[in-house]
Amino acid sequence: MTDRSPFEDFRALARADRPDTAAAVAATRAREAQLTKPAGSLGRLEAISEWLASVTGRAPPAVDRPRVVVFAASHGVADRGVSAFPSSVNAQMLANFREGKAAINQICGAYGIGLSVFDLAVDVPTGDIAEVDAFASERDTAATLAFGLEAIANNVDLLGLGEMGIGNTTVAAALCAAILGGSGADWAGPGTGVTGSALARKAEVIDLAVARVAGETDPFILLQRIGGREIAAMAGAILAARSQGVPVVVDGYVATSAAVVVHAMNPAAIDHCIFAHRSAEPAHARAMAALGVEPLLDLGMRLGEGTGAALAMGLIKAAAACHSGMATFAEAGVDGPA
Ligand SMILES: Cc1cc2ncn([C@H]3O[C@H](COP(=O)(O)O)[C@@H](O)[C@H]3O)c2cc1C
Ligand SMILES: O=C(O)c1cccnc1
Repeated sequence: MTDRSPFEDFRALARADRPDTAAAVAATRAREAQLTKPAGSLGRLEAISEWLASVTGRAPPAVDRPRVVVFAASHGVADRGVSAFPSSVNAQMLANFREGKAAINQICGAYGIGLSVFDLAVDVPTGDIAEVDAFASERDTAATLAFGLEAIANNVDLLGLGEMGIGNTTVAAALCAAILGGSGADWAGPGTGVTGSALARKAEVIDLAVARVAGETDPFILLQRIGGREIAAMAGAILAARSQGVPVVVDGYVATSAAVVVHAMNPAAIDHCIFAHRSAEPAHARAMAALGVEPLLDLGMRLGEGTGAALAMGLIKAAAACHSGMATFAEAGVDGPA
């Protein structure tokens, strides 16, 4: 037996080069220039088409099987009053998702996007990160990363990542602070509606968690010690999607914290991700600035569940439809620029 780390496979995924898709990108760019519209007039939609081609290697790009995956988990730290809601909401929201009655069900329904919801043992909270490690071992953490690989089953060709987990804006903040620097106050926000002295306490709880891991720089160890199951699963999904050429749409602050973990392994390992929206959770903008990414939408949303991702996926579907469905000037007999 060797003492090979259970994280090794995930480290290898994060380090691997993506296939060369330059030909698909060039073909997309050439086609875009011939479509019946003034050059550049579809703005960022044109960049989205090119991004799809660069991730999938397909030209013209198509979005036929988009899916939002929601990972649900419970957090020991939620018992510290860091959320406006109790952890019992997690199992209750799982039932609500199953009944098709949550916000994410409606948005996916409106846009024809598939939805999978995974219960990552919501009855068993992870350790309270202010005091103990979230996961008992590297092996447990790796198992949850591996569970995230399931997200790209069903031949998904556009993957939206969402989550449900009372207390998880605290966990996301702890990961951002430990990896990107700054204090609990820099990364704490209202989440479900925490304000005033409760928000100050939330910042202190984040500081306690970060102090416990002072000096630790390995992103996967940080995930084990101050992370959570839904964030680990989203990190695993990001890595799996990259290795299979599946474009990923990252939702809000909590989903972005999973991207922060992967980015810390290798900045290029999130080059297949697009950021759906700027969440109203204040630190989300800070996290995206650190990643050097610009979100597609800014609708003042702060729900999670993949709702921002689903909205952006509607837009991405439309971008691909324009690119592949529009006639060229020659096909339509439309005069080009004078
Ligand atoms: C009914 C309800 C539905 C939700 N759907 C997503 N969240 C969001 O709120 C939680 C994070 O905020 P905090 O860290 O303040 O607990 C996560 O479950 C997130 O997905 C919800 C929260 C509630 C209460
Ligand atoms: O942006 C998010 O991911 C978010 C914000 C508030 C509550 N839950 C999630």
